[in-house]
Amino acid sequence: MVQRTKVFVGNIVHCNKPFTVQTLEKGFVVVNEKGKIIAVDNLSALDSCKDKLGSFEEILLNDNQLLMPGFVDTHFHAPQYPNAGLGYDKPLLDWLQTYTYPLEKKYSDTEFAKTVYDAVVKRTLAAGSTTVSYFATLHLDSSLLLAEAAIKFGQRAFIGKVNMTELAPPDYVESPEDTISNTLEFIHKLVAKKCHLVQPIVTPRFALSLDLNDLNKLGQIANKFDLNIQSHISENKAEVEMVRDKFDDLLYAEVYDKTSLLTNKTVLAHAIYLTDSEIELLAERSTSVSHCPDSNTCLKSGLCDVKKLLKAGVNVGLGTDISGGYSTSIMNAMRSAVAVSTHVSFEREDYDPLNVYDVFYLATMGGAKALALNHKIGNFEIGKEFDAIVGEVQECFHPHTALELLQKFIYTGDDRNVLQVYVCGKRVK
Ligand SMILES: Nc1nc2[nH]cnc2c(=O)[nH]1
Ligand SMILES: [Zn+2]
Repeated sequence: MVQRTKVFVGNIVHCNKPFTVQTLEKGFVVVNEKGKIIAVDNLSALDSCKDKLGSFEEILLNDNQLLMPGFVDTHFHAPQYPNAGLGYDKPLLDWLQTYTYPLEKKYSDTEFAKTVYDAVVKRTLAAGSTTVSYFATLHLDSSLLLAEAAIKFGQRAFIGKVNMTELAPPDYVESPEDTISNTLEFIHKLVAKKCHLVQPIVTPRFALSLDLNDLNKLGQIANKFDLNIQSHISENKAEVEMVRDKFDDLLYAEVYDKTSLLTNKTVLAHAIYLTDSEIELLAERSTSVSHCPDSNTCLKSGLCDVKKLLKAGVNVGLGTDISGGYSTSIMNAMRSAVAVSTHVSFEREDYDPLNVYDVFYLATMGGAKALALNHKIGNFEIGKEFDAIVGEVQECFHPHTALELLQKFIYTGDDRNVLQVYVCGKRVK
C-alpha cells in the first residue's frame, strides 16, 4: 500500500554529529510516500514547505512529546526470550549449557518458534526498537519464521541462522558440512523474500563454537554476498582463556581477523576483556562493538570500559542481549550503560563517564553504524529512511526544553511512553 506524505510538527531531537544532540524546538520533518525524509526545518519554514506538498497527513506533537530516531538493538537472541529474567545464577559457559542450549534446541518445533518470534517482534517494536539484529538458532526453518515475523510486523531486522559445530550437546550442533550448506540455503531463501528491511547476517556463535576452517568459510560467505556479520567476543574471563588454549595463543580478535570475519559490517557483542592491540585491530578494521550492560551484569561477566573503546576509535552500539539481559528495551540499556560507565569511573582518575546524551547517540547512530546502516537510518538527515518514535513524558508539572524532555524520557520512560513507532515511514505502533 502506498503511504501518504506525512508532516510531523513538534519537538525534534536527533544526533546530527557524533555524540551531539541537535534539537529543533518546534520543528518539522516531512516524510514522502516512500518513507524517505525530504525536509527538516524550524517552524518558520513550515508554511512555504506545505505549499509545495500535495496532500499530506499532519502529525502534531504536544509540548510533552518528542520526535526522535528509532532505537537500534544491535544484539538480541530471539529464541532466548522465554528465559528473560531466568537463570542468572551461573556464569556464561555454564549458563549456556544449563539454560540456553536446552531452550534453543526446542526451535526444531516451528509452531513454538512462530509463537515466540511473533511475541519478540511485537515486544521490541513496542519498546521503540525499529531495527534489531537477531540471533535465531541452528534451525533453518524456524530462523526463516523469525524473518517472517519481522516482515509481517514491519520491523527493520538482520536475521542470523546460528552456526555451531562444537562445545554444545550432541543433539544441538551441526556437522561442519551442514552448518555451511544450511547457511547458504538460509541466505538464499531470505533474500528471495525480497524485503529490503529484513536481511540475513552471518552468525558464527562465538570462537568456541567452530574451528578455524569453518570460521573461515563463514568469512568467505559474508565476503562473497557482501553480508553483515555478528558474533561474541571477550565476554567472560574463562571464555577468553579457552579461546587462547583452543587457537594456539591467538588473541580472540586475531581468530576472527585470520578468518576474514572482522569487517566494517561486523558487530561483536561484549568486548569486555580486549587487549589494547585487539582494540586497535577492531578500530583498524572498522569493526563495531555491541555493548550489552545488563547482560554483563546479570551473567557477572564484567564491566565494559566503553569510553576506552570509543577513544580508540571503535564504534559502539547498544544491545539488550536477551536473555543474558532481562530487558527487551533499549531505553533500559541506555540507563544501564550510563550506570556501568559511572561505576567504571569510580575506579579511575580523571574519567568522564558516558552521559545521557552519549547513550542516546549509541542507541541511534552508534547502532546504525554498527550494522552499516548509517547511510540509511539513525538520524533525520534528508534522504534517509524515516525510522522514528514519538515519545511522551507524562506528568510534566512545568514546561521543559526538548533536551530536558529527552533526559526525562530516557531516565523515567518505558514502552508506555513510546506512543508511536515508524519504520521506513510506516506506522508500526
Ligand atoms: N551472552 C551470550 N553470550 C554468548 N556467547 C555464546 N553464545 C552466547 C549467548 O547466547 N549469549
Ligand atoms: Zn549474545
